[in-house]
Amino acid sequence: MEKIIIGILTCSDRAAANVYEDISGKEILDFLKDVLSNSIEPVYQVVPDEKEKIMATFRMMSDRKCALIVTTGGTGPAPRDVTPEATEEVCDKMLPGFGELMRQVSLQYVPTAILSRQTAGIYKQSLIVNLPGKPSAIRQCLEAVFSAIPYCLDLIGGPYLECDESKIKVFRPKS
Ligand SMILES: Nc1ncnc2c1ncn2[C@@H]1O[C@H](COP(=O)(O)OP(=O)(O)OP(=O)(O)O)[C@@H](O)[C@H]1O
Ligand SMILES: Nc1nc2c(c(=O)[nH]1)N[C@H]1C(S)=C(S)[C@@H](COP(=O)(O)O)O[C@H]1N2
Repeated sequence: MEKIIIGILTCSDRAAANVYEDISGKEILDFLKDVLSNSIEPVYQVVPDEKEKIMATFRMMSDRKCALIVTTGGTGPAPRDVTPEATEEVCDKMLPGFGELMRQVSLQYVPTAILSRQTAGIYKQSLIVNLPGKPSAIRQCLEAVFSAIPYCLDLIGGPYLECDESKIKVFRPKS
């Protein structure tokens, strides 16, 4: 089974300044280890909410051959929340369905889910997916969209992902 290199990017002023421990980044890795059968090589970074730093990290993670890059934080309406802008600025194509579905599912948990502008897109051979900053949002959002991620990576020439079927039912329309 192919190894997959995955970027985990926490965009948070306070996590970057060590005001709080980055629980959300850890949640992302825990989720991926839990559902994926492939071995994972994480490329992990914490940056403050600054568009240029976020974009530079996307470029670094793409150069490091991350097939998937998952961000957390900076998706809301506050002045310093710029993760979706950084994502849109680097991406070659956007995949708005990811944000639509994650918001819809998140609304079952919190009415403020509509405040997240989280999105997804393709940058070179990487799929970038934004998640909100709240640690509890990580599993809720990833569970909602993960069944479509392996086929998306197939379509962009990425590694072949396999999941624990009892946790995520991967859907590949052509298989
Ligand atoms: N990476 C994280 N690890 C742990 N807790 C987090 C993280 N990100 C956010 N939180 C929690 O979720 C709450 C709401 O997130 P909020 O959107 O205010 O933070 P943020 O924008 O990610 O961080 P900051 O305001 O420092 O840039 C925070 O007050 C914090 O308790
Ligand atoms: N699943 C889920 N989605 C959620 C939340 C949450 O707690 N759970 N918080 C919402 C809130 S309060 C905000 S402000 C936005 C943006 O959060 P961010 O700026 O930390 O990315 O995500 C929203 N989406």
